[in-house]
Amino acid sequence: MGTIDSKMKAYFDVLLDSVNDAVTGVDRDGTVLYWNNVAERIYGIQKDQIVGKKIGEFFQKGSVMLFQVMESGCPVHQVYHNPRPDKHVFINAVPIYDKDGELIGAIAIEQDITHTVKLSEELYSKPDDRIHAHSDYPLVNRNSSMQQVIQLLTQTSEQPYSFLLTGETGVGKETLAKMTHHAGKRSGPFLSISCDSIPSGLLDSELFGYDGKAFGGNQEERPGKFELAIDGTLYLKNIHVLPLSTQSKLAQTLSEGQFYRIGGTLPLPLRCHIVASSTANLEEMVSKGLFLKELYYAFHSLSVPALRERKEDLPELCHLFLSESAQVIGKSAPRLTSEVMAALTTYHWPGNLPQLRNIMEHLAIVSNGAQITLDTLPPAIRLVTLADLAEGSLPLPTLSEEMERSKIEDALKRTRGNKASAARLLGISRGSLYYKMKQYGL
Ligand SMILES: Nc1ncnc2c1ncn2[C@@H]1O[C@H](COP(=O)(O)OP(=O)(O)OP(=O)(O)O)[C@@H](O)[C@H]1O
Repeated sequence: MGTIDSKMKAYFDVLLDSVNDAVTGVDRDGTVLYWNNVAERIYGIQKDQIVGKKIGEFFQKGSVMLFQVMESGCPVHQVYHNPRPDKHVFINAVPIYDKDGELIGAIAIEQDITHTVKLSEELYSKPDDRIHAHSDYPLVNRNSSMQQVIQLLTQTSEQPYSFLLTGETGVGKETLAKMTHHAGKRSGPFLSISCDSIPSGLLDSELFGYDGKAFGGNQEERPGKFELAIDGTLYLKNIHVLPLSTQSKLAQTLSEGQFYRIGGTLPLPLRCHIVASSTANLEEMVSKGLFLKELYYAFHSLSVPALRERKEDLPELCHLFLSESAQVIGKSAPRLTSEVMAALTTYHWPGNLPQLRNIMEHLAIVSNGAQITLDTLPPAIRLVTLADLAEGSLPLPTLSEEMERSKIEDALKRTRGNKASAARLLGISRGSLYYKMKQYGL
């Protein structure tokens, strides 16, 4: 048994020191059992200084989430804490019970977001002019994957390569296409066509043009987008919705460098740069026969990361969008507090950059001071701080989730949605209420 324990401990120690988050484990008296190397780095306390000692000797009891979860018996998720003036973390903490249901301790996992919050603060003292490098297209690019995409597109911008930019909606695919057009110093126009906004029956003539003579000479001839974008760039948005027959014509155009108007017999040279985009998983569509592999492989594919995968870009994007919005309404841009920046960092941004722009616009409009504080944020983005949780007890630990949810719904109904009154009615802090509402999707 002893050997198994020591083997398990060896595995466990390696695991703890391999993760990117700080991990702290205590027994029910608050004696530190685990303290990994990220925790050493965040708090500047070595393992051999703290393991075996009471955690209260190093931190004030109120600021230790582990005590709070042991007292309430409730786990907490993504609670913001500012343990030192220069440290910003998100904490997940869970109480631990033995097989008989006895509380034996708790574990906390802390994600350090100091870097992102500091970046935002630095931008107030020394504004970053790198984002203006592409003049007309201010491109924030602190994230290394984003930098690689931009570098490749810029380096090849004068070459006739066709690119396919994939990524969620609103990650900046069209902006990158415009940046490439601009960097390539093309003399023709940048034309954009949304493949999903044109009826499929009209797509071919829209793209390839129409040769009226071929139909008895009664119809007008009409150039398509390939001709109209001559010496410029044609951006094909959402290419995955093209019918297979159009995909086949497009694949042929790209491989042969020439195309025919619909009904035409004269080959016309392809004289525009093609950048396509897609929000779909094209490899999967190819494997299901829904997208032609000839077309897929005719492009150089680049994946543009979602905003949640490039949090380093957030502070600059917030500053950019906030100052643009403030300028439009003739205000000076308000400052984001560290807590607000932390909240924006932990949010998952399903709508990517347009959603961020929208929220910055909202903040610019509603702010009536020099600072944006947590309560100005839309509820879905707001965070719960450790101080909020300390203020009131955690909500009703003995209730089941359904009962808790319905009690909260009831309180909100009775107070007509007034959260401060609902929190008072439930006997919990406003922060705890927001936290629970978010948890239950209320
Ligand atoms: N790197 C960036 N820096 C600053 N602003 C950006 C950046 N990338 C995109 N934007 C802005 O974000 C918004 C969305 O960008 P864009 O339209 O290029 O996304 P998209 O991926 O093409 O969206 P969709 O898939 O819906 O077509 C635009 O307002 C654009 O100006």
